[in-house]
Amino acid sequence: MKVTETYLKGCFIIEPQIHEDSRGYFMESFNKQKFETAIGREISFVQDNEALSSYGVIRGLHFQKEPYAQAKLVRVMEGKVLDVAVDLRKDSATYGKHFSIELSASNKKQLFVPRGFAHGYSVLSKTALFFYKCDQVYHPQSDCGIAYNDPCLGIDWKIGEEHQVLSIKDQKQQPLASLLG
Ligand SMILES: Cc1cn([C@H]2C[C@H](O)[C@@H](COP(=O)(O)OP(=O)(O)O[C@H]3O[C@@H](C)C(=O)[C@@H](O)[C@H]3O)O2)c(=O)[nH]c1=O
Repeated sequence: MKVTETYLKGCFIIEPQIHEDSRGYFMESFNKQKFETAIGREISFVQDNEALSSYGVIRGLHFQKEPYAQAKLVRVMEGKVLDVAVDLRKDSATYGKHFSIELSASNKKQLFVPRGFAHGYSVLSKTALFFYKCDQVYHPQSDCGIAYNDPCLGIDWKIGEEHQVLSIKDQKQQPLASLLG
């Protein structure tokens, strides 16, 4: 397993070790002990989620408010997405900055998005099966978001406007500036 911290402190790229042989491959998709050693702290995931989406779907940007904030370990089991993490930690030097990375069934990369971040992804393949672990349960009353197309964030989702598909909720998310107001 190769673990690389992004320029957003606490946000890591994880590349599992793939064991290939004549049968196919094997990998540890999550190993608590190795993972905690790599990120330098303990983590307890309590919920797994799976979502299927078609090309052009943009989900996000989402987070849960305290005390239900969630860290997420995300990956793609079929297809390809552009995954995006936005730093919303008010005391962070990178507040409002984002990191994006292609995650796919073929590159098998994972992204660890810590608490204090908003998260989203766009689907770059015909369909994508997205899977993630969360260290806090879903709490709908704490569900919150920011607009995927807020010009202050400047995120290139790599999907032309005519192909973008969003939930009604995500079409109406607030801009980042409203969070501070
Ligand atoms: C997130 C979530 C949703 N739901 C329900 C609520 C709703 O009826 C339906 C779809 O919910 P949403 O539209 O919020 O699903 P979605 O847009 O896929 O939300 C997800 O987006 C990505 C980017 C994230 O980072 C996740 O944390 C989560 O917010 O599923 C649950 O029951 N449990 C959950 O954990």
